[in-house]
Amino acid sequence: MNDARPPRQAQRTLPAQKRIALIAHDGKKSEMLEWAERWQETLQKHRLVGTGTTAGRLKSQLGLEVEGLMSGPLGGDQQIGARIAEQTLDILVFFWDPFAPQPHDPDVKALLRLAALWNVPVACNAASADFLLSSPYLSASYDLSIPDANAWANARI
Ligand SMILES: O=C(CO)COP(=O)(O)O
Repeated sequence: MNDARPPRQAQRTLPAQKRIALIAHDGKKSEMLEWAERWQETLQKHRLVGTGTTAGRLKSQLGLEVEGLMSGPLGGDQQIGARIAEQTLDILVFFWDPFAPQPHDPDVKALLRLAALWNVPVACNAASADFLLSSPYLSASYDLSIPDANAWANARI
């Protein structure tokens, strides 16, 4: 079995104003809207991005400013994952549906893998999202460890 891991860790600092991704599967969209309405004042202080339909609902129903990417099944999860790998996303709030199989399940899995790999804070439901948004780290800069991408590449060249 190939158990290659990044040989070293590097540091990354999340800014005080966070870049937050908001995603919900169809069966969880109403839960996401209820949750976002409760946290609207807090969310407005940060930069929001979402997959197409989730972002559209948050904009039209709550008036939140959210950058809309592709809809999930059309590649939106992958776009969010790319931002994680490029270190331009700080928090992931993803209400994925534990009851409904998704046609783009490999994309969902890939996104969750990248979030775990890059040490990005993730909430998968309303309670965990409450804890994330009430954290003192939300509005302060925060240092975290990430894989050292240069050391990884150099060890393999
Ligand atoms: O499918 C999704 C995430 O996997 C969400 O996509 P939408 O926000 O476009 O519904």
